Amino acid sequence: MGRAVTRPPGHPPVVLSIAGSDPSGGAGIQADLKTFSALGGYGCAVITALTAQSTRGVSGVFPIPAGFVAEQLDALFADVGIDAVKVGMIANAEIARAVADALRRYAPPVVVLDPVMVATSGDRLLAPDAEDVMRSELLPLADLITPNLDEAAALLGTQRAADADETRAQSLALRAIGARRVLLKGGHLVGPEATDYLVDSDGRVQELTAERIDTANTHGTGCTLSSAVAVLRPGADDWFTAVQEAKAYLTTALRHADELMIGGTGTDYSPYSGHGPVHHFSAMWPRR
Ligand SMILES: Nc1ncnc2c1ncn2[C@@H]1O[C@H](COP(=O)(O)OP(=O)(O)OP(=O)(O)O)[C@@H](O)[C@H]1O
Ligand SMILES: Cc1ncc(CO)c(N)n1
Repeated sequence: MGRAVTRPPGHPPVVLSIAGSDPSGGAGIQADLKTFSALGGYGCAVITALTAQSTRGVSGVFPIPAGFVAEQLDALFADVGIDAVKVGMIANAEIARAVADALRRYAPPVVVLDPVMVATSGDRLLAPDAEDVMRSELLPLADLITPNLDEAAALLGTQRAADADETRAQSLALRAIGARRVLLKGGHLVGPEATDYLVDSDGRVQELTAERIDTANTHGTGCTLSSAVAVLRPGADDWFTAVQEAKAYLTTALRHADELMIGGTGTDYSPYSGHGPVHHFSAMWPRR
């Protein structure tokens, strides 16, 4: 897309998250900024929606008026040189159009689109009529899209892939509808490994496999992975290397997720009943 900003050697990449807020800190803008910091980036954030959510689920969504999302983007791009953008929850069609307009106008060098539709808890985060705008306007502007199995099926208007062969086929089908590169996440498939499929701009499919961590605390895995790719891509040789490193970071954060004990009401710690967050902690990186 656009041209990169020239900065002094070793300067942190400046990365923007355009996404929704998760007050529990596990997903959304909060997860994105933690990921940027843990991986050595400088994070900026344009908020598209507030959510009321916890580890148990989403109880409310309050979209920011699209004109004000545009105003945030204009203010930022007029002043700050952005090396990479990650787009997460965009809530509705008007916001999707405002984000697409800004990406066309400011043409940042790297755009990673996580086409967030439904939270881990099963709650909807995107108005159904916005799926069309996501497909027709945002998808072609992204250098990489990172759908999970349900989001891929929704974008393709088909059934969710049930096995590795179908997942691979759908990753290629997403390129056929206009995505430049695709990272189709197989996290919801069963098996001893968590395998994702990266389709590069030449149509080559590469598998990325990690040990499946036995934990219920998977809130924000998708946000973390897409943010990690965005912050790592400017300093990486190629997309595969950035995605591989991002997945290694996520797997480490998942491995340490059960150490976080954020549950509690009153004065007592209590385990959360929902899906807890993954553990971002820069000092543990690159500890495995
Ligand atoms: N238990 C696990 N162990 C290791 N890796 C996992 C596990 N669950 C998911 N992953 C990995 O996490 C990343 C996100 O995948 P997933 O399919 O969960 O995305 P998502 O549904 O978009 O996430 P979110 O829960 O944030 O909505 C992928 O790289 C996937 O392989
Ligand atoms: C704000 C927000 N964005 C994304 C997700 C997806 O996990 C979530 N739960 N909340």
